[in-house]
Amino acid sequence: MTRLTQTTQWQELKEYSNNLPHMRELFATDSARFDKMSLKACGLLLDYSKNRVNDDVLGKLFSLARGCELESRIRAMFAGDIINNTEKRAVLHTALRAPAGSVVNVDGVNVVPEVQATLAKIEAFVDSITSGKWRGYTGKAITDIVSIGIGGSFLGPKIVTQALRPYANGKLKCHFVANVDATSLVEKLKLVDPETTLFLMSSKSFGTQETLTNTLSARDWFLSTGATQADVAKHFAAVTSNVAKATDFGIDAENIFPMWDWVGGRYSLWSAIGLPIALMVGMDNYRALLAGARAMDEHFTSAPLEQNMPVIMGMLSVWYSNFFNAQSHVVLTYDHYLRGLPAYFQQLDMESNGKSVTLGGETVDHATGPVIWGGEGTNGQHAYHQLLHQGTALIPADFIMPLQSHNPLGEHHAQLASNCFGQTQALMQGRTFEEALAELASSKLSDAEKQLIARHKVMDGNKPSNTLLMDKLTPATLGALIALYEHRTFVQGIIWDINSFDQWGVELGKTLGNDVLARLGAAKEATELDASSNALINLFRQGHI
Ligand SMILES: O=P(O)(O)OC[C@H]1O[C@](O)(CO)[C@@H](O)[C@@H]1O
Repeated sequence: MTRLTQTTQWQELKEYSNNLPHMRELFATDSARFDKMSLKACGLLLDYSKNRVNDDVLGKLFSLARGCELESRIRAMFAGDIINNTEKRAVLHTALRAPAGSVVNVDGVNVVPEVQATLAKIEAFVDSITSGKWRGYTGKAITDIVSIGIGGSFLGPKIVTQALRPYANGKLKCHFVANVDATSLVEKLKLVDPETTLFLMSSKSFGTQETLTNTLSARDWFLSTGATQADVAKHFAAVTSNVAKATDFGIDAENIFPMWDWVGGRYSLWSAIGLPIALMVGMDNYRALLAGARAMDEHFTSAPLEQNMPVIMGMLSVWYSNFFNAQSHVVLTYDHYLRGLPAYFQQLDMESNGKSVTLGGETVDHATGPVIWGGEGTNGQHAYHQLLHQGTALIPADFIMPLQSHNPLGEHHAQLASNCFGQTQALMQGRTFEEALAELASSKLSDAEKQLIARHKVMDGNKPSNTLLMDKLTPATLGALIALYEHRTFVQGIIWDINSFDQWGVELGKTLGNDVLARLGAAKEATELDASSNALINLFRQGHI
């Protein structure tokens, strides 16, 4: 089989990447550029006109996608084929939001009924907690949830409850504990009353050190406040695919919510891992979130590649990673409720596409997943936008903004939007030396100083960005947005022929960490490792540098 970088499409794209006009010119010569390069789907509008593309380049990118059999690979994922080849698993986070009555078979068994049964269990649990029917060991209703989990068992629930704060029912407070640093747990325990707190332990494997340690310490704390082991069942629940381990841990079987090995951790907020979301915003809004994601699934599986939002975004990212050596990609959310979303997309994309061998085990000869980072606008403009505008690295940017605020107040939202749109315009058009010099014409600087300052004010522009708009941030538009990025990540993995759904790279650190843990507590000093590791271990043992 021809290697990706040897294909005709790849070679032609390489040619184009060196010969494209500046975006300023592309806009100047085509007044319909926005109309041609914008797309609406599932309550979102994607403006991809501020990219280094023309019709030919887009055509070549779609041709490359077809050459990689993208359409059939999409169908294979949704059909439950074993596409996670190293763990021999299907990849079916999409089944979690499939309509009741759908058929999605895993090993010949339709999994949708079990998914729906779990949703019903979640609904009953949410109702019991939020109605006050569920009572703690002293007969009081639950007021606080402490959600313990890490990675995909933490980021999804945390980010989505934050984003959907306007939809919170106000009946509960939710606290998230992830890091094994005791501070993460201790600071939260200061905020809660053991008599009215439910601890929700979320771990697909039920084997993650941080989550187990935090849950054990939370249980110790709970028992230290006067409760007994018999009271644990009223204050601890678990979400896991390892029900036996959870039962052994002492979680009442009735309070264990299943998840399945065909749901990757970073794709799991649509499963019972999303319980904190349902508890905070109610089942109707949680179902609306799922429905938004389902709408994006239907778009992804039905729209032609040329009109397919995840495909367009995924192929543009391939374009910059592989033909412009873009090493990172920035996500800028111009909405305070969405301030956590870049971190969520960071895990989603980097843990999926941070790979360097193909499905067949060959070392890739091209770049794969970029570094994903970002933050909320307009804060980033006062932190890292200088580098975006005048640095030496090309960093494609996604700007995400609702057109309507949940908190309309005077000029605020108009100013937010003006910053968002102004930034994409500045990145695209830049500022020429002549423009910079003209701006200095009336200054009192000498001609030599004007020339020098003008040089420092030049911005090359031609910096690509996508702008994603929605009318309002709602459970449905948020669900569609997250599913959009899930499928954008999938598209890139297909082009690069990598496995986006395993994460062997996180295993070694865990294994070595367990060995170091044993040495930290050993009777004698560490001497058998490398000089640095020995020294670091022994410094910890002595407790001072
Ligand atoms: O849900 P678990 O099994 O505790 O895993 C937590 C996280 O650790 C990872 O396995 C590795 O980071 C993630 O994929 C996962 O979301």
